[in-house]
Amino acid sequence: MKDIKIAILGMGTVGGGIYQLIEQEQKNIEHKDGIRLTVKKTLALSYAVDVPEEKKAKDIDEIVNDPEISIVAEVMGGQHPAKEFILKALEAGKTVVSANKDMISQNWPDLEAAAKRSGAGFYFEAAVGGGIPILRALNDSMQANSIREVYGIVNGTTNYILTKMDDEGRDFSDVLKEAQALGYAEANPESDVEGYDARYKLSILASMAFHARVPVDKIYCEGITKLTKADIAIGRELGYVVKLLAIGKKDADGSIEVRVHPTMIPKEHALANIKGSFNAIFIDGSAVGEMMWYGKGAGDFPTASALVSDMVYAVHNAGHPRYATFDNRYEADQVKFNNDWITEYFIRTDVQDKPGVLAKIAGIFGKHDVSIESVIQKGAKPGEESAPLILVTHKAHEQDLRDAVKEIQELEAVVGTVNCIRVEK
Ligand SMILES: NC(=O)C1=CN([C@@H]2O[C@H](COP(=O)(O)OP(=O)(O)OC[C@H]3O[C@@H](n4cnc5c(N)ncnc54)[C@H](OP(=O)(O)O)[C@@H]3O)[C@@H](O)[C@H]2O)C=CC1
Ligand SMILES: N[C@@H](CC=O)C(=O)O
Repeated sequence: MKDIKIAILGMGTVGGGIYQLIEQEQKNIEHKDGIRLTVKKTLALSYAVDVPEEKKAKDIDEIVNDPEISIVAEVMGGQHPAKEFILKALEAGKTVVSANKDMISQNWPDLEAAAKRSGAGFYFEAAVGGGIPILRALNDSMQANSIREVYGIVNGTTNYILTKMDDEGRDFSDVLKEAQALGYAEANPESDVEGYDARYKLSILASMAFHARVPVDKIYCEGITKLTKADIAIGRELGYVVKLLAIGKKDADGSIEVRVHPTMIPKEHALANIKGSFNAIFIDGSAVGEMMWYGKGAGDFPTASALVSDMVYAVHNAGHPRYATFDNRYEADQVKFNNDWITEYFIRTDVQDKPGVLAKIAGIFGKHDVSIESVIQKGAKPGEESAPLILVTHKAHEQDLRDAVKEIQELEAVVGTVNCIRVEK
């Protein structure tokens, strides 16, 4: 039996989950893996679960200087002091497991280098897709594939909100509060609803999938805060469901396309039926074809499941796998990014209900090479001068669409904001 002492930094939703899960599964892990995991120390500002006083460390040094502790789980979140604490632990030769996609996506090369120097392990399965073992699948099971696409729903909070808005017609802010109470949301939920959390995750996922560093700031990012119940309802009428998707593609010329935005997908699409806090990720590999990974993307036990699994994996793999992604040849400045992707678009705005308006709008789209597939124009309600106009385009270039929308927005006859949702089939 290997006796492994661990420390947990941060004892909120996920830290509390790890603590309880280890208690609950300890005997099982001993039996299956021959490993006894024991939480020796915790470090936190506040505690979501009861922890005996002797297990509460006074500072990070008490943990990194304890020779008995060989694994440190960082689940505090945020950049600082999480980064410094992880570096200290790695430099002291302790394996680190973390769920902190925000910090990892922006400091990965430094952390990886520190782990390499000391020979410690650095694992972060929980940082993408919560309990779904997606990073392990990419690294350990798809070596024989060139990955062409990786895309899906990677944020549980926004998927929970969109599901409730769609199925129950509920308001955004009510459902967000519920997602916070359920422990799905980030400490600052702006990260969820503005798409930043999905962007951090896509940075990690796409870097691994395409063997190239995909920095966070290369990823186009749009959250769900501008979506209205009307967009969702009209989408439904047209046969679409709205999801916040993270999309990474490697184009034939080797350039990488990475984006996070609300997306309309046909209601028959497998991702359309992913509900609540569940995540689902498609990977398209050259040999295996398309695979979908589905499971709980947020919450205490699902996330703790990935972190505890990383601990067990680290103990079984003392050599610790290293990622080649950050060799010089894979630096960001050598990677070509494609910012002019091609999709279809759903466009909704309010326009003055008078002759010639639609022709003018169609003319602008035509000028920018955006052709229109269908139009729904509803007449103005009695007493109102404007009416909703909904358009769906054929496939168009992103830059052309943006130029057209900018010009349309300036028309006097357009009285509402021109809302634009990308459509993927
Ligand atoms: N919740 C989820 O479903 C998932 C979360 N994650 C990631 O896991 C991490 C933790 O998330 P979660 O548990 O939800 O967050 P919580 O806010 O619930 O917990 C964070 C904990 O860390 C403590 N903490 C913060 N700063 C410090 C510090 N300087 N020193 C000591 N303790 C500190 C907090 O104390 P206090 O509350 O007093 O500030 C709190 O106990 C984040 O990186 C998150 O992105 C990843 C996947 C899923
Ligand atoms: N806030 C995140 C938590 C897991 O990563 C989410 O909602 O997905």
